[in-house]
Amino acid sequence: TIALQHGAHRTGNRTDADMARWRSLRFGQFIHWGLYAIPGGEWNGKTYNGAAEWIRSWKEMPHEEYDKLYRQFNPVNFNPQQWAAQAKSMGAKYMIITTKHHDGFCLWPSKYSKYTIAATPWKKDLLGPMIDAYNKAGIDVHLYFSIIDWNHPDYRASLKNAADSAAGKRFQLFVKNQLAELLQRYPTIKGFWFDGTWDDSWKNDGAFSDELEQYLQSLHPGLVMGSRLRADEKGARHFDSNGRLMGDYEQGWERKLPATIEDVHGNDWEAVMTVPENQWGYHAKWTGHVKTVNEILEMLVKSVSLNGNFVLNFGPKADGTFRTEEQQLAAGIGQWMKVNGEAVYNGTYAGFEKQDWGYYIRKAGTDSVYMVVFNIPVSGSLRVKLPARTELTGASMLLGNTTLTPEWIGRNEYFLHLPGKTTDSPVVILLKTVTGENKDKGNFEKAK
Ligand SMILES: COc1ccc([C@@H]2N[C@@H](C)[C@@H](O)[C@H]2O)cc1
Repeated sequence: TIALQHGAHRTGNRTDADMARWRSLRFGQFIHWGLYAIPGGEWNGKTYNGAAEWIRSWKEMPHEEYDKLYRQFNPVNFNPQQWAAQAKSMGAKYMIITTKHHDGFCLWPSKYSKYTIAATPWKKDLLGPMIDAYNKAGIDVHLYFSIIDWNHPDYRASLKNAADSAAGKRFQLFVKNQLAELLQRYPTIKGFWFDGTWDDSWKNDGAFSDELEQYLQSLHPGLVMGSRLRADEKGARHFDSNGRLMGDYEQGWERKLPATIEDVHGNDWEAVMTVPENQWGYHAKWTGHVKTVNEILEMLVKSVSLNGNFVLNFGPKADGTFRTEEQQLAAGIGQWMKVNGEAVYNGTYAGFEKQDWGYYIRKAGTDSVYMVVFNIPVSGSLRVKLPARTELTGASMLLGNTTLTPEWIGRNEYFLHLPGKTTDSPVVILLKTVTGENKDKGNFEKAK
């Protein structure tokens, strides 16, 4: 291994209570909200085909035009209690809010910048009421913070000369001050979700990112921060130059999921997902495929079955309301979570051989293993293959609490026969298992 000062400082996952809490929540809501919601992906009658929150970088959007948008930001229909109620009914247990995206506009009245909500017709802090409402609804809040800041005069993508280095130093102090300010103003937040850390100016100063992470932990012990913040002193990101994960969880799963348990290398991880192919901020015209409730549920369940968290993104409109598609998704997901959420919360990798019908999820530290079925075979029979010395002692469908009598078909294999083959939402079965001596036959009738 390479001697590193600013690589990973821990091998293996964090085992403290704050991290265990983050791990138990499993399902989060991302919210991208800011000035980009005003144009909503359109300008001068033209449609921007990129991600709406990147419209300032579009050649058809003059920077000075974008930078004046704050003068009209006035979310008169913003109702944080309603936002929190929607997230609660969807079954989200934590929420990540963009405090400042790449454009540099701050949703809170930062004393370190003029480019904040205080300069808008709305004037008032948006983050405080939001955090309070979500916390009151029993939902943890994490703060998204972009290091890249297109508005700040001292931001440099790379440092080419002494003047750049001086600006870079001023900018690093600005970042440190804003993050300390956020922790001081919002002490109940549980973590930071950093973004915009790919430029050389950041990548080439691993020491600063390491010291910053430690500084934030000292201000707020237990803070949860993903792998996207840090670079090591050789510019390696997410994984240091010895291949060890930096930060508290792998934060690279953006609009994609791991395929197998091997892909996560035993690390805590989180996936963040858009409803359309690639829109985080509000875009008036969604094009291409818009994900359905069942698609989102499968991504959530697959993530949990592979020991990860899943975060679904919402992009509120400039007036503070949510578009119909997002409202309907939240309701549909919540309907399923109300009955089946016990299979998601505190869910972990079960250690069973993956089957085609769907995913296994083990309730953390127990012998309770859930089967979440997305693909009912034409036979209507679900194959269950248990690890050695594990026996099946019971099975029941959550819906209607219907008991299933496993048919033993071989050493440690069973079939569960579903009462019917049609369903319009995932079927959840709770397995009771015991791990001990593996008898050469199951407790249930032998194969005919
Ligand atoms: C260079 O490619 C990207 C893609 C997405 C992002 C941002 N990360 C997501 C979580 C959104 O905030 C998106 O704007 C930044 C750079």
